[in-house]
Amino acid sequence: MAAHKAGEPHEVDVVVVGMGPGGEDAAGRLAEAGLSVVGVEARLVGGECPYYGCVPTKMMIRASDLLAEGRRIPGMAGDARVAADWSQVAKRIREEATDSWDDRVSAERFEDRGGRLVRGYGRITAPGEVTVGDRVLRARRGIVLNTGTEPAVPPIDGLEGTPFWTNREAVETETVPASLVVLGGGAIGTEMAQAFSRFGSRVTVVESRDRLLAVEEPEACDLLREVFEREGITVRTGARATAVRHEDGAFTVDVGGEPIIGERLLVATGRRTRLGEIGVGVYGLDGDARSIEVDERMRAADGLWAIGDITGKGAFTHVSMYQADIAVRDILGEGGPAADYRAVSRVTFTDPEVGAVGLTEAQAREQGLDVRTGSTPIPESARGWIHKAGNDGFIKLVEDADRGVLIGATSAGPAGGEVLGALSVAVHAEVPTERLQHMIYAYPTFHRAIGVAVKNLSAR
Ligand SMILES: Cc1cc2nc3c(=O)[nH]c(=O)nc-3n(C[C@H](O)[C@H](O)[C@H](O)COP(=O)(O)OP(=O)(O)OC[C@H]3O[C@@H](n4cnc5c(N)ncnc54)[C@H](O)[C@@H]3O)c2cc1C
Ligand SMILES: NC(=O)c1ccc[n+]([C@@H]2O[C@H](COP(=O)([O-])OP(=O)(O)OC[C@H]3O[C@@H](n4cnc5c(N)ncnc54)[C@H](O)[C@@H]3O)[C@@H](O)[C@H]2O)c1
Repeated sequence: MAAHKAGEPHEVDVVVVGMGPGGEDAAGRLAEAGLSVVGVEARLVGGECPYYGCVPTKMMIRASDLLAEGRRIPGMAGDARVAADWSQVAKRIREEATDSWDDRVSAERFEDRGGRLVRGYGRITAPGEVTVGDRVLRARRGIVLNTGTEPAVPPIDGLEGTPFWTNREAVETETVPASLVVLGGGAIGTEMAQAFSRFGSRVTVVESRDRLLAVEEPEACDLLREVFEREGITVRTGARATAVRHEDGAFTVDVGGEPIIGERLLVATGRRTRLGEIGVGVYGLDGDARSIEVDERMRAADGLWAIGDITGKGAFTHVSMYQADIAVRDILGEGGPAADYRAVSRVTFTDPEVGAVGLTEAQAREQGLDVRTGSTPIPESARGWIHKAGNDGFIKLVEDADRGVLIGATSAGPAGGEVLGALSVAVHAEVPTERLQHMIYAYPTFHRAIGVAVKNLSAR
């Protein structure tokens, strides 16, 4: 690509603003297809997932699950003395996952695919125009936005200016705090709470809604609470923090007039976008909105595509990648299937893992559907009974009774996220429940419980 002078517009086919998982993939594929592509990235090529999200947190969870399994040995397989050492986790995150938060390898990989990386914060300054510092980029075919989210920090009295953690500092920590207050019992809060607790931290989770993981089936939320409390994690639901103080190396969080003290405070209360700052108003879009509305081809406006967390269709890496594929096909005029969100699957990697796909029972009923549900506890399955220690879980199915197909399912348990695979296929492909009932499920697997849940389908 020819060099150009600062300030002078530089014309290319596509400018991708934000190189999260979807943006990186889309930019690379468009470049490989022969288009001239500039990727603009303010922080790290690859986005939140590899550096502060999915990958390092799953390394934390893998380690904390190993500890939990070790502690399950007595009574099942002999004796075990488990001594946790966080330094091994921190080292693995630093060296194997994040290269000490250095994205050179990803940046080079993108340039090897034919793209050009411009580092800096991109803003849309006119239709088809992105400005990064003093560089002006013009996109002939259009702009792809993949600017993702950042931690949202609630306006709690005294919180600002204290050294609280978000997911980013928690992932970077070299030590485990003696005690940890986790604000927010969603996906980040629950995964991190259990991981740090299993490494010896005294953890309290403060969640303003009535349940942990409140977007999922209530049975999953209740199960997680039960397991957390059994493991010694304090769970405060329906609880709001009204003030925070940081004194003498400790946080005091006022919750309903009661002080909760922690060496560290993790704020995991959701995410925010910065659509106004990015300049979506240039296209007549609402800069104050939480997400950008896109059609089934990821088009937000003429010549503007949006993918990933900013579309509000599920803040998951697999959604970002799925949407990237659709946007790339649209830009290249390749056709193919449009976006379909009936079977968005998600897994919270707590132990038990909580996997879910499609609608919850409540969501299905809100849509006025004639619903049948069926469930079965994992400990009552042959495999669950054999597994014994750590066998908490259940399968719950949500059927559209009129059509006789599953429209939602939850799989909580050991390997709950893997068992979800079969349920995702059933929801995605609309496999009739009649056929699921007469399927041969291998004995004794965890997924065999799906067959029992199907047989238990009944209207309530
Ligand atoms: C702790 C944690 C754990 C998670 N675990 C999982 C998991 O297990 N599985 C899963 O599927 N998902 C998980 N997620 C969610 C997942 O990380 C995101 O959904 C995923 O990263 C996709 O986001 P995205 O494509 O929208 O972009 P992001 O990953 O958010 O990346 C956006 C990029 O855009 C850049 N950017 C923003 N604005 C600009 C601008 N104006 N100019 C230039 N660059 C800009 C940012 O620097 C960033 O690099 C987790 C998230 C967190 C925080
Ligand atoms: N395994 C995974 O796939 C995974 C893991 C982590 C994160 N993620 C993604 O990242 C997103 C963000 O995660 P998150 O946990 O920050 O958000 P979240 O929306 O999942 O959960 C935030 C929780 O904080 C609560 N909350 C909000 N304000 C509060 C306050 N002032 N006090 C107490 N509680 C408060 C909310 O009620 C909610 O339950 C997730 O929604 C998910 O899409 C995915």
